[in-house]
Amino acid sequence: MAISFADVVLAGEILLLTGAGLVVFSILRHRVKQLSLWKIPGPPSRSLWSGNIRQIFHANAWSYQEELFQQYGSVLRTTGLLGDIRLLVSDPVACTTILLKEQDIFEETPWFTETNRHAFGPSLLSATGAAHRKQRKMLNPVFSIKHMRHLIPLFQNLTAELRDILYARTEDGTTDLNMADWFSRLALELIAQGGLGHTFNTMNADGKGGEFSRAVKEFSPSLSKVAPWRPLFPLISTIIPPKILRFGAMCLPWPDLHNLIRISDEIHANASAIFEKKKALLNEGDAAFMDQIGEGKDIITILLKANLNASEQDRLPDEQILSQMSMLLFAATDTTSGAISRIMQTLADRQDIQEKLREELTEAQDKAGGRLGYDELTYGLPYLDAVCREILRIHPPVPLVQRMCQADTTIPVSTPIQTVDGPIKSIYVPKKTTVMVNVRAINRDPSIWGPDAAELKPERWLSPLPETVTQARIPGVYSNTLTFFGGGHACIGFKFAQLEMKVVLAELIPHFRFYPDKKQEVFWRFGGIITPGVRGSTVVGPQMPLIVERV
Ligand code: HEM
Repeated sequence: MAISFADVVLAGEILLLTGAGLVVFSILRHRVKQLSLWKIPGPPSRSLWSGNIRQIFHANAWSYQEELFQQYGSVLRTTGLLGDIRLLVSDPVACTTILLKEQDIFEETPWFTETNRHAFGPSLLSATGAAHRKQRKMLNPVFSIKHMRHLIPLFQNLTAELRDILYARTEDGTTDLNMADWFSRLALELIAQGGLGHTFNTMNADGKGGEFSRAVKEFSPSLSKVAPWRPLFPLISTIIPPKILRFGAMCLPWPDLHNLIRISDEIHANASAIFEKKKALLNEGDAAFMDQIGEGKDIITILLKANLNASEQDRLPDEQILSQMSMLLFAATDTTSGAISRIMQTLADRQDIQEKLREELTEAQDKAGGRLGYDELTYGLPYLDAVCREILRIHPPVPLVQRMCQADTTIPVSTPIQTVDGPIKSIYVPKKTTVMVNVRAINRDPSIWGPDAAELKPERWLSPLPETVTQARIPGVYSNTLTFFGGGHACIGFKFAQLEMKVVLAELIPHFRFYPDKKQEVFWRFGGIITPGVRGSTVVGPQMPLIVERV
């Protein structure tokens, strides 16, 4: 019997309807499983389609988030797409379960890992479970103090380039500069040289540094344009093969997506070229690296060498090492440049802190007869350390981290939650529930840090921390905060970032005074990684106007 066109259409319609029916069924089943979460207090949903998502992730979400914490406490219910319930959590006991005790259950969300896999390849940002642990096993030692020490002269030389630029610009007295742009160029060059042994030449006057650096700089702004659609990506990418998916994406009338694909291709092509060159140098032996940037002490060269000597079982395939290169450029740039910009803004607003820091740094440099080494920067400058810790506590560059529950489980909490059925000490969390860890809220919780939790007080780090802080046992890798997160996915580059910040402050603060530019209002855009901007400005990219004056 011949099959007519009408039969094919009918079969297609049946298939589509069945697919849609399955999706509706699985959504309804999930909503039923989440019913018990409704009793946890939380804000009413603002939209049937997007719940509270727009308010929570709004560029100006700061006060909304603070209100939520004031009104509902450290564990609350919020609504996501189509009535999906999501928990917003900053309770330390709950966070310990999510980050440490049940970290295999509370994994990165599929939209985060899938979009990162398509953007960078199979790197740390797309791996979960055993595959992720295997990558961390090879990468953790590369980020150890032993290797970070060697990066200090490189960090100092690059910051000295910025210092020379600032000297030239302040020849006639003070100058008004967008320092966020300079810190972003510096952070990019630091990870390019320290991470990849490559230069983008971003510290030259025009800062353009070629196609590769332009692509890296454009990546985050382009990603943010398609960000609202990221949660839908895993639904499509698991059923459509990558090549067809890419072809389909290029056929869509969606210039932002085309741009993102073009940028990620550009980054991949350039990273591949650097990778091949490194492998060729490795075959020639250690001496071949001596005339290379970083002399073979950069992260990827160390990783390649360690990988060569690793056991068969631990060795990572080339594709995974290559994808770490693109991923590192992304993970290390906006986070660190944002942190440095925030520190400088705070110092500009608080001249008393800036002056005290200058005194400590100048005295230490006079004593050392010049530049400071790793031990002095890390252990010998208590006020510098306190300033960095305090600003990173109050203003974490990554204010909220999301996880998705991979199996039904329960989360205990430190303070009982008052529900309509009475107080509860643990929450049943069904599989596929998104949990948002509120880093900023736990870092500023007055029940942990005291009534002055939201105030900037570097001095709090100069004497033993109160018992409320130590007993809270916050599961973070850095100074009782979640700024660099905790558990298996904690920031691998946190020592790298700390050193960067300290070197930049040590090299700039003794030579320049920074003041706020009162003519322009700086605001911070809430997001995956927060960025500074100027109110009313149309400039794309980070902005932090500061007045700079020679000391
Ligand atoms: C102030 C600067 C930085 C902050 C605040 C920061 C913060 C974070 C946070 C909160 C995470 C956890 C994200 C998640 O689990 O979803 C993370 C992960 C990560 N960070 Fe950072 N980061 C900074 C700098 C850096 C630098 C300089 C590097 C590299 C040199 C880096 C590399 C990474 C990588 C590779 C991961 C993923 C780790 C994994 O999943 O195993 N970060 N970072």
